[in-house]
Amino acid sequence: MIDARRLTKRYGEKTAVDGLDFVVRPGTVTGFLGPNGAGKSTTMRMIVGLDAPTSGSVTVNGRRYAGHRAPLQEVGALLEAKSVHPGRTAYQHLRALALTHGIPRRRVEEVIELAGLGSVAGKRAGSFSLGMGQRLGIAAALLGDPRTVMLDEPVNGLDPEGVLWIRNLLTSLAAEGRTVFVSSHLMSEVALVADHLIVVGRGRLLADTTVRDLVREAGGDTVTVATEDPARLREVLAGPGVEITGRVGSEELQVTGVSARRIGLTAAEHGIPLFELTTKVVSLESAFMELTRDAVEYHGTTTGTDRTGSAA
Ligand SMILES: Nc1ncnc2c1ncn2[C@@H]1O[C@H](COP(=O)(O)OP(=O)(O)OP(=O)(O)O)[C@@H](O)[C@H]1O
Repeated sequence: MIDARRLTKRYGEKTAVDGLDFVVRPGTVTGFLGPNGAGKSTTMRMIVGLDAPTSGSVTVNGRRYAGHRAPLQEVGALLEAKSVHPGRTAYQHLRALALTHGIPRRRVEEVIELAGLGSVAGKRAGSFSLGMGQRLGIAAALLGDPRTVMLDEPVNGLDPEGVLWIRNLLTSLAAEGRTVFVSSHLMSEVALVADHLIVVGRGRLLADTTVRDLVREAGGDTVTVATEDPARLREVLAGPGVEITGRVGSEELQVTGVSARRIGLTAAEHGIPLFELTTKVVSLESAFMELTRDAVEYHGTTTGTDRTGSAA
């Protein structure tokens, strides 16, 4: 479990992390989301003691990282720009790490297999592609068989097979009861693997929620239904949590709060003919963009203007 309390980091005038309070629980994958510069990497560096908080605190399983006797067995982390000696082979790199932490050779071989590095373990890390480098970083993170696994943008540079591998890996680590904390600036990536989300922008907490709740808050899935008798269909579908809109004189209605299946069944029960029944799944990406809109540090110039009408 990771527990951040009023966690704050300032670099001179710049507040990179601004009073973050959150808990990352075991047995589930927690996504750490935020636009570029939101403070994700700084937070993760503080979790593993690579940066000291200006104020506030963060603990892993009840202690500061440095307070653990065998930190590598407690938290395995893949942080951006992890340095690997380019002249060492993948095996030598992992073996050296293992030796300094009292981890047996057998475990080195296990993580090499786990990370799919078997065929390149004898190659110099300097010749590795970005994707291979990521796999090596993940192998190193898992070396100590840690209870908490923390990965900063792990799918960076991975091909589709690698992305799938990461997804399965994270899910199975969580299923084993570990705490899994994974950052990304892409909602679409995180939504596929995370159950829980911590969203930050400009160093502040914007949301601490589940993927399911975020979808619901974003308005849930909308069903478009066309019928011969929209007035009657409105009547029979009405109920708590149900929202129905439609233009006067149009056969088409937009319904939220009821599934397409339920709409079809209810219409059939009342003998109301339907011409169309389509679910439009809410885009998590747009829910995320809406949430972080005011917190984006670097707007692209090609996106034109934002909603307030000022130049982006
Ligand atoms: N060592 C540093 N000195 C000064 N400013 C820093 C330092 N490290 C980070 N920052 C600033 O703090 C803010 C947060 O940076 P951070 O790298 O933590 O964000 P991030 O969410 O990980 O972004 P990204 O997705 O781009 O990696 C940024 O504005 C960054 O420029």
